[in-house]
Amino acid sequence: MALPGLRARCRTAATLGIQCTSKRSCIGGQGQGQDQSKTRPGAQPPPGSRSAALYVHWPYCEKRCYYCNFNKYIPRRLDEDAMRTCLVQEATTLLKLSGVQRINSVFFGGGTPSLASPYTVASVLEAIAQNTHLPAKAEVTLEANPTSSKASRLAAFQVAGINRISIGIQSLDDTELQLLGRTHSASEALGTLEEARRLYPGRTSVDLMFGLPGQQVEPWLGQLQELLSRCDDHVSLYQLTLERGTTLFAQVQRGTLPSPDPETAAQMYQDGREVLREAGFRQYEVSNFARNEALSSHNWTYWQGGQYIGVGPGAHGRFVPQGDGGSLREARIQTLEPDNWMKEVSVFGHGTRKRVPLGELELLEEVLALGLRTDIGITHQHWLQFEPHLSLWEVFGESEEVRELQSQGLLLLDPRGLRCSWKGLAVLDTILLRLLLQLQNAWENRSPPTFKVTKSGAASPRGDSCFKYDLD
Ligand SMILES: C[S@@+](CC[C@H](N)C(=O)[O-])C[C@H]1O[C@@H](n2cnc3c(N)ncnc32)[C@H](O)[C@@H]1O
Ligand SMILES: C[S@@+](CC[C@H](N)C(=O)[O-])C[C@H]1O[C@@H](n2cnc3c(N)ncnc32)[C@H](O)[C@@H]1O
Ligand code: SF4
Repeated sequence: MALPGLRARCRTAATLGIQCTSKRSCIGGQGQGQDQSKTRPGAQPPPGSRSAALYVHWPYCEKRCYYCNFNKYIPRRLDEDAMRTCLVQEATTLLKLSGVQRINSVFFGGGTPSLASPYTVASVLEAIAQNTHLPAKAEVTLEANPTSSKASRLAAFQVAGINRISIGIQSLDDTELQLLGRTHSASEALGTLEEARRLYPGRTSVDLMFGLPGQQVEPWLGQLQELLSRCDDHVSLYQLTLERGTTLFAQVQRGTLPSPDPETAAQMYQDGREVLREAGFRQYEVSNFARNEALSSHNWTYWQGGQYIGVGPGAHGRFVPQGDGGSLREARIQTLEPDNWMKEVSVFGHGTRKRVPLGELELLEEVLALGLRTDIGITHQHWLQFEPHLSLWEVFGESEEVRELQSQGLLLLDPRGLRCSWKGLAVLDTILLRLLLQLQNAWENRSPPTFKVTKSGAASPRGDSCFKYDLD
């Protein structure tokens, strides 16, 4: 599936419509059969179930960071009232269309959603609660940039209904922050982190980047150690992807900055995950680490192939439009540009630009590619919810490839299910490529072939975000 205006370098990730990279990703959570009311991630419902997660995209930023090509705009004049009205309207329309009866988590991402007013956040949450069941304990995350999240605002967001904060720290080195084009210093970032922890104890996450041009392993590990002495229970490590069309990309192309060294980045990742493990963090996903069970249930829904509704410019969704009589899950993307999106929402009640019904094989590819990003992988029970007629054993049990990966200590297929080992998680790209081909073969060879084989091909989970948009 190719989405308009969005060139994803990772086909499976493009199909998924979510950021999918081996050393950088956005999603998380775990735990078969746990109590959802505690908002801890639990077993996921089948493809067309009556519950979903909901993502809200706030498309504006103060300034363009030099590395970023997510869907974001620097507004000359921002009409927040109009934006709020449209977000509320689109959330209402899509919730009705989806027919979901319960929203288990909400995520305000961007862009810089901490630039939105708490009133806007509260209005969207109210619209969700009016149209479906939003449990009081549902995880409700807001991404916050250090400069736009003063203590008073963080408190106001809490009153508005936010109960989890994800802070884009990116680096604790001021020179690196300048290189990235960030508007904050390391000490401002730590100040925001301190405030966030005070207000959202156990529910504050930080993003730290690695693999920057010229960055060395030891100083970066020093940053990570410092962050660990200050942070809460959730850390995301994102390897820099040089995105075409960004300032950083141009600087590296021109030779004014050195190209990031992949070996150095790989070493940082290995050492970083070791340091986090020693500090009591569980690596529950390729890029995500949590202790005290502070896994992100919203992102876990993505990785478990759950339904999600995307609201706002450029938001991605995956749900069955049951309200329309639909029975197939659709990959959806909303119109990217905020003014155009607002016009469409005003006329049609939503700004859905692209709808692609997902075939059975495509859905299974997603379940495989996303599930393997997590430490628990894909349980047999989970797989059967999506494909009752072709078990994991049938797909992978006789595979030479799988046997080889198992003997290399990279993969496990056992009575629990299919998952990467600790060692394997670091090389998911290569593993996944082989497993996807295996799945496609097994699918083609099952009988009778009453389905259309979808586009096939190599898929790599690494390095790219499919929530990102090429600028050129
Ligand atoms: C990179 S992740 C960071 C998550 C963070 N580390 C955490 O634990 O909460 C979040 C970003 O992914 C993108 N994103 C997530 N879900 C999305 C969706 N459904 N549609 C479009 N973009 C999405 C947004 O750009 C958002 O800012
Ligand atoms: C899209 S941003 C939105 C959140 C917020 N505006 C911020 O800047 O922190 C979410 C996360 O994506 C990560 N990210 C964005 N562009 C990236 C890139 N080119 N390579 C690696 N990570 C990236 C950053 O770590 C950032 O915290
Ligand atoms: S990294 Fe965050 S603040 Fe920077 S441009 Fe991207 S979305 Fe905006």
